[in-house]
Amino acid sequence: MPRIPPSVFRQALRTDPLLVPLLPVTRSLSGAQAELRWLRKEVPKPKLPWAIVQRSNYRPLQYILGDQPFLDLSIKCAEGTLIPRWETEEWIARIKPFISNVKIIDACTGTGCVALSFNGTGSNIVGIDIDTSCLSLAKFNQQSNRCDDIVHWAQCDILNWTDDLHHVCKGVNFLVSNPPYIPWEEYTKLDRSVKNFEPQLALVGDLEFYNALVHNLLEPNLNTCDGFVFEVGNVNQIHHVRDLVKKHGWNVGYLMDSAGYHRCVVGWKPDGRFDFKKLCDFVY
Ligand SMILES: C[S@@+](CC[C@H](N)C(=O)[O-])C[C@H]1O[C@@H](n2cnc3c(N)ncnc32)[C@H](O)[C@@H]1O
Repeated sequence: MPRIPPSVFRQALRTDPLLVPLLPVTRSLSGAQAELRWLRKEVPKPKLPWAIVQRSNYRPLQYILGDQPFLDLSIKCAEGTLIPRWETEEWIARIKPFISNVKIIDACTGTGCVALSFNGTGSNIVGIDIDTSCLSLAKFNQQSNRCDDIVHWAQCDILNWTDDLHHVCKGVNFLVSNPPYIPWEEYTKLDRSVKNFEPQLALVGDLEFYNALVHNLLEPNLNTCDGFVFEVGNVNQIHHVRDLVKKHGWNVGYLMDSAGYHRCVVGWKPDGRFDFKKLCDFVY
């Protein structure tokens, strides 16, 4: 990582001394100015020095401020649960207009941001996570955002097929998931603000999660499920899912994100209720 030139530190010091401890984290003066503005706006004045020390130790801003805007929701964030990302927000905004009055399963729900984004579609939504602290936060977010659609939460390990998982997913029409998808070798290279503060359980994973989504959630419900969208971290994960569902004759495509990365694998049943062809950036 290139060093920050001393002239930038001097400029920060002249502009506002509180920018200096933020510079090594944000790596640019404009980034430090933006973060200081947010901290001044959101953190009560007596707590500002504490907040700046926390941030200078690479604690993510969302854990300091306590929440993160996500579409029209305000999502409470707490350590132990992944902070919702703009990439996820982006694909949900694209997919939401296609969804109405269905049973949705959001596997690996975390803060509940994905599940709760489908509020207002008249759907019956179930968010699943292995971690009960995530489910408590998701329930809080449901109440604080006054989400009125039917939303339930269930603790299940999607990697293991159990009667509970079977019962929860029965009758699903649309399956969504942002599973842990960062392979271990890549995880070790992540920024320290992610690695030191966000839960490894939410981040590290690979093809085993896509196998579980297809074998444990989709395949037992092929008679009711008409579509899925799974967030991915690389094109290999897209190809893997494509190959798994090919034998069922499903259509498969993918979405890119606005930073130019492969972001979601999308599947839909021919003659089912969803036609995601128009949604996809590429269809196989
Ligand atoms: C990448 S985070 C996604 C959180 C949220 N959906 C979002 O988009 O911000 C993955 C989530 O999967 C959960 N998880 C990890 N292993 C799991 C498993 N075996 N079964 C169910 N959930 C799991 C983690 O607790 C974490 O909340």
